[in-house]
Amino acid sequence: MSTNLSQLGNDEADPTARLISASRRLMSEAERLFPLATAQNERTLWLEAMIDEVPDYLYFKDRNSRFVVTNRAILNDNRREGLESLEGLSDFDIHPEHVARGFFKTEQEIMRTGVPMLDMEELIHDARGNLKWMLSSKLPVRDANGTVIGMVGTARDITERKRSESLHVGQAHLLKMIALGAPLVEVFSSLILLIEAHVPDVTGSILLLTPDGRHLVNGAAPNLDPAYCALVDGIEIGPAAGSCGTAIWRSEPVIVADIETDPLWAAYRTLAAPFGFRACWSSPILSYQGKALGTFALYSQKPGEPTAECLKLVGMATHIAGIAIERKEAEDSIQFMAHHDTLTGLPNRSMLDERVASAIEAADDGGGAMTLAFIDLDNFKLVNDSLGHHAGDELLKIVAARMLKCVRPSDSIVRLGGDEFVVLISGALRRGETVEDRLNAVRQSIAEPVMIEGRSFQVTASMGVAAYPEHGRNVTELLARADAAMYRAKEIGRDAMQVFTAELANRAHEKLQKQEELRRALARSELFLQYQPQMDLTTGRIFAVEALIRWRHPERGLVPPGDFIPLAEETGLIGPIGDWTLRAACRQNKAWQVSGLPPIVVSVNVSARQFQEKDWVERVAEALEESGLEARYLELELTESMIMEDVQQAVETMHRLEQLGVHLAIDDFGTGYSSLSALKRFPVDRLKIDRSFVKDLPADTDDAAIARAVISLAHSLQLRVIAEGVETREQIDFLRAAGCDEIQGYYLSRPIDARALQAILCIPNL
Ligand SMILES: Nc1nc2c(ncn2[C@@H]2O[C@@H]3COP(=O)(O)O[C@H]4[C@@H](O)[C@H](n5cnc6c(=O)[nH]c(N)nc65)O[C@@H]4COP(=O)(O)O[C@H]3[C@H]2O)c(=O)[nH]1
Repeated sequence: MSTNLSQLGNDEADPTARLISASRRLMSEAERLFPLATAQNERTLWLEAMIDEVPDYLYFKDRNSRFVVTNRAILNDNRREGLESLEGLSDFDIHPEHVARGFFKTEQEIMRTGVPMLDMEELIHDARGNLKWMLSSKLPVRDANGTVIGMVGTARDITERKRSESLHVGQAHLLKMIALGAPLVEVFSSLILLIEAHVPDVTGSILLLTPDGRHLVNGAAPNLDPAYCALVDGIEIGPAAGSCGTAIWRSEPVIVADIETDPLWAAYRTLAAPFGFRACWSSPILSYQGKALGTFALYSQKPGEPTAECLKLVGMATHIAGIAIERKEAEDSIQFMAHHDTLTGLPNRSMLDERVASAIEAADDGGGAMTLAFIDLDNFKLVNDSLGHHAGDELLKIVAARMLKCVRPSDSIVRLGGDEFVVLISGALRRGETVEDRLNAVRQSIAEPVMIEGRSFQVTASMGVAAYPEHGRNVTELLARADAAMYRAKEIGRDAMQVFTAELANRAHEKLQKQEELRRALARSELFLQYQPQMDLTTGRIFAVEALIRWRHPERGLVPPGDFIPLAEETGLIGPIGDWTLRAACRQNKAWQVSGLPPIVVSVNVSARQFQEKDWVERVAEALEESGLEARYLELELTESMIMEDVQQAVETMHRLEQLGVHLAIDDFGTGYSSLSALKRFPVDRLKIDRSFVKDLPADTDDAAIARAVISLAHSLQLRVIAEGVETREQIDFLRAAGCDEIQGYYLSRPIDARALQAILCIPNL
């Protein structure tokens, strides 16, 4: 056709009119070119032209599945050399036999049954040997009588779509593997196989950067020769270290099109040559934050560069590999954190069970023994309180590192929490060495002076030891016994090692029994309060009483608080017991007031554990409200040591109690280590001079000096002072002369029941 279509209808403005006019002219041109064509011929010609332009396969086959008519698309893809047409041929002439047989069977079935086959996905090899996915439809064709005379078929090449689908499925599968925590090597291998399936003639490899950031080690390479993998394993990265070593060094892809000539491969050429590699395209695998993690490389036996499509796939592969590595690293660090103490890096309690179990197994197998030592640092609190938590943490880290140096790899040091550690000694001992030697070495290493913030400290350790199998058969038993022995070491003066003994076992048993009895004592109302009066030395008036708890034990008789309060504190029973005491004391004081006695203050002892409980202030408020006692008639006795455990927290609690309106006193003053500056911050009303300083007054000059100092200190801070344990007239005279405000002691009265006290309160002045 020589007519220039663009010139047609230039003079007509309307595009539709232009189009119609152009079509007419085209038709007349066609008529001019094919003057002899009949209407039917024209139709055939146009139809042929049309089906040849369709990119899909279109064909008609006869009843024997032989091609009768085919379009250009199918002919082009299946034409063998010298073949001009497919007419008369069957699939057996153009496809491998098994494929052709499959087609034949299906087509014969369609023509036999008359049921069409629509949108079937078929995998074929075209004449050039390319694998293709086709979306195929085959329909029976009938003659005028309705007899099936053949079939028409269409097939569309969906290879690209299938490829991207399989890539998506592959990616989803990989992400699932990563999410489910599949081993890295499995994820990497699947990733490489996926890429290899989409990029012809390449072999993939993943190398990982070592923690020192200087070497690459094998990650996975399912189709690479293991001998080659062994050669590259551990190669040093650098500015000219092959494709991978350079890619990670530069943190950017390195495309080496020809290994034989590229200078980056100068040192490695001979390494790759025996395996026939000519090209290697490597990309760094980076973390989300851009940290280098490893490399993804494709090797080819032919020199050349990757296609854009291939580079896209490599980009996807490095991304997925990065996710997999990061996820694994995160999982590893979670695992580590779950089983290790973050401060010292030592295994934690959850690892102890595991380690003890395997040590027991080893001991059983080898007929050996295993020893577990429980360690508690003696004066850790002092460092923590005086220098702060940061110094305390530093100390724990130093101590942990020192302990580690004293033990062998077969032993373990575990941090249970706070300043508590466990040493597990297992495995054979050196000739002449005993377990005791090794444990003593651990204790000595702890006791070495420690320098923190320019100051030198010394911490000692109390150690309790239990051995397998003599003292326990599992971790719970061994730990409980080592703990009991450690308590004994503390009792006998700290800085000591105590091995578990039968006597300790009895003690532990007794303790357990006592604990159970105490639990029941509260429920069975075996606890009661006695009250000891306190007198104002100036007026001689009984202005307050101290409530003191007693236990009327059904067999043991009257048990003093010193015999059960420490146990209650240790076991947590002090919570309910303390609550009971507080409520009973408030109720009793209110009852005295209601009975018409002059109002007095009731003083209640508070234990450290109670004081540290979060809702303690609320519980005090509840006790007051429940009893109807005004807050100013309640005093709480705190000890110096409980305040000093966490001064800031204590001061806060004290202020909240002060706001309630209750009075606060410091009990046993002088026995603790309150600093004067700290004391100034406490919102307390009075100090109680400890009984131990009063006992030998006035004869003991030291005690006399201490008593005078406490009185004068209290007064200078505008606090009142009470002396407890006053038994003699001489003591009273001394205290009065020294300016002491108040006294409490046997001289005045022993602790007595509420009823007996009522009688004393009735006496106007003593
Ligand atoms: N030698 C001598 N002793 C005297 C004299 N006057 C009083 N005492 C005794 O000294 C102790 C004073 O109580 P504390 O220092 O608060 O010391 C108390 C207190 O720390 C604790 N405690 C007593 N009751 C309770 C309570 O309800 N809760 C708590 N948490 N601790 C309590 O038990 C400790 C001992 O209490 P108790 O055995 O009742 O001993 C009482 C009392 O009987 C005296 O002139 N000479």
